[in-house]
Amino acid sequence: MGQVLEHLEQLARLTRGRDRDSMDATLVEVLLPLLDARCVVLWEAVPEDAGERLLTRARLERGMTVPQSSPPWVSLSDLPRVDDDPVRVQAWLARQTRVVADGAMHRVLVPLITESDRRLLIEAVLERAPDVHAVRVVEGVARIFENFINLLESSERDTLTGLLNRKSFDDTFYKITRRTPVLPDADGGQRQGQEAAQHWLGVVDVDHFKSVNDRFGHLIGDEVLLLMARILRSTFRHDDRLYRFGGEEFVVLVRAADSAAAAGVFERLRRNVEQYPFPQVGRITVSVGYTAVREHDTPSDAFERADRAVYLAKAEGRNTVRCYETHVQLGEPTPQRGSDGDIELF
Ligand SMILES: Nc1nc2c(ncn2[C@@H]2O[C@H](COP(=O)(O)OP(=O)(O)OP(=O)(O)O)[C@@H](O)[C@H]2O)c(=O)[nH]1
Repeated sequence: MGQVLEHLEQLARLTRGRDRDSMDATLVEVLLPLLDARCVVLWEAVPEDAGERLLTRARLERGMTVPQSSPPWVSLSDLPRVDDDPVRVQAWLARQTRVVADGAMHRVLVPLITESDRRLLIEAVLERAPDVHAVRVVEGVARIFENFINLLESSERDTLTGLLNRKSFDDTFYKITRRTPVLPDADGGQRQGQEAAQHWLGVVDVDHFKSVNDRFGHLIGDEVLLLMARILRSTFRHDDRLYRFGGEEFVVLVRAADSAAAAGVFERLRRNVEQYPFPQVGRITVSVGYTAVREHDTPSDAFERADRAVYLAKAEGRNTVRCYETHVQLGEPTPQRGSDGDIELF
């Protein structure tokens, strides 16, 4: 009975989290003592040009006080390859728990695949072979964790495109622009996460989208939005954040070294959209405005600056990319929306 109560208490802890990071951290905190494990890691497989890499979402070793995770802007080439460990690959492929002896250690691997197709893996390293009961406990905890992650993801995603929704923008903006997590280095010390380069916020607005709906109907309009989301995903990196703010307006939060690099990234998006053959509709273009995220910036201030740059791009004839800071440096007139929604320059 005492053990059941303890398990219930741990499960209550697991479901208390309101964001993914705290749920990830609680998962490994719950599993480490439950299994009397030496180490528990929650991995996520992230795609890279040549295969997949393993991102550490949470890792806790016996003796550590708080779980660690990969820095949010970690370079993929610094992460271990998924293929380097066939046991992990097999666990994912078979979608089944694997228990393997590894020298003097034993590993328990439980694969999870979320509704948004994220591939996660819980890996526990134990000094003794786990009994059947222990393995079932990990699997049970894993299923509850998976259900809650799915719930959380569905609340933060746009239902049409699967991109992040507006509601999750504020949270992720602060998390990404302010957080600098630490990972233990090889000799047990801690190194600062990779220094975050400059962040840029871009607003991407489809040109003349109303006429797409008017000419082809809303179903085709929705198809265009879905394809736009696909182009965004393939243009930006795995750790850039992509949102649909509703309608035909998308927002992207990216990291780039400087203004020229940011310009290059947004220009690539503009070109990729322009060159994409949208079925039935043909050519679609976007107007893009972007701004540098400042120290102590708020999500709404950054958004407003990028949005003003979009007005400029629209006023200049659309299918173009404008930077808010460049516009201010040049002392150009400030764009504002007129009462009829059209753009006016003051
Ligand atoms: N199909 C579809 N249309 C949508 C959705 N949300 C908003 N819209 C439509 O998007 C259109 C946006 O039109 P406007 O804001 O006038 O802008 P626009 O025609 O793109 O013109 P510019 O932005 O000035 O180039 C409206 O017709 C909305 O009805 C959606 O989820 N699906």
